[in-house]
Amino acid sequence: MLRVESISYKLNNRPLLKDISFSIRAGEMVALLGSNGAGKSTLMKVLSGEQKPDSGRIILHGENLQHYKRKALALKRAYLQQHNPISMAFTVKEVVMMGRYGVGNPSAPELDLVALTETLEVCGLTDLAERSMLSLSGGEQQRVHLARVLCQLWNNKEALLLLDEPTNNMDLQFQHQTLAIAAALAKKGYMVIVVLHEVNLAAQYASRIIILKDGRKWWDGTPAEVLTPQHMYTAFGIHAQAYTDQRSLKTIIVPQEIRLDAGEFNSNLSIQHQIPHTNFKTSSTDQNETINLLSVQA
Ligand SMILES: Nc1ncnc2c1ncn2[C@@H]1O[C@H](COP(=O)(O)OP(=O)(O)OP(=O)(O)O)[C@@H](O)[C@H]1O
Repeated sequence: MLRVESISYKLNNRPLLKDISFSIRAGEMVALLGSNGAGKSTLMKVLSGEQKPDSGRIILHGENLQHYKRKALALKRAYLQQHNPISMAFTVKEVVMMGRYGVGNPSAPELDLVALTETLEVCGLTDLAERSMLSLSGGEQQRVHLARVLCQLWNNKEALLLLDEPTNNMDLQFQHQTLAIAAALAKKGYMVIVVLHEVNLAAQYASRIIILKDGRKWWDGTPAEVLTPQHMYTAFGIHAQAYTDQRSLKTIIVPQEIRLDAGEFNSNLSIQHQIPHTNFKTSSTDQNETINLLSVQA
């Protein structure tokens, strides 16, 4: 169980997290939503122990996070950060194996190999195992980092898995696969907190949604309770409709299209549309035609 008790955190005297409390039980997958700058990554850093809260406590399995020894914490909590740059030519399997550093049992290295093989397979990376990280696409690299944190917590049920925007750069199939993996781990007993921007992915896979706004927790409940048109407007400033999918009974949010009035733009907004040279004779105005974007859009 994870208990977050009245966490507040300031940076350079600016409050980034304000009095946040919630609990998560084994088997729950919680999606953390909120607008850019709402404090989601900051909360993840505090939950991971990377940042120390100014006040409040985080209790993981009955013990204050700050009292954990490094190895004990690594066995109970893994954190996929939002940005994971790698500039050296490590292979995929080397990066995934990094997840085992500090948690493996030196007298049973074969278990690390089992963890590696299984996580590569779960994340669809077996065929890429020998490839250099530098040769992978952004989405493939993101999958490798996901595999690294899964490898760290491999077979460690009830551990806390913190995923900050794990679907970044991924195509539609892998976005769903990643969240399906996270949901399956939750079903096995892991506690999962995942930062997402796509509210419909959150509705499909999370059992619970927390929305942050200005560093505060505003709503916490099931997707149907939290994803309402009013909340979408307050949290994101968008007008939206909420539906229930009749087959899955999941909530679906359909944002209203934002239509910008062309008249609001500066009328100088135009593009130089270069017509390719041909062997045909063209007039000078044809070759360098100015198309006003606004007249095209209006
Ligand atoms: N190192 C820092 N120095 C100054 N301000 C920071 C720093 N880190 C975060 N902030 C500020 O704290 C606020 C919360 O940032 P945070 O990264 O937690 O937001 P977020 O909800 O994760 O946003 P996003 O959806 O854009 O990733 C933002 O206003 C951000 O500019």
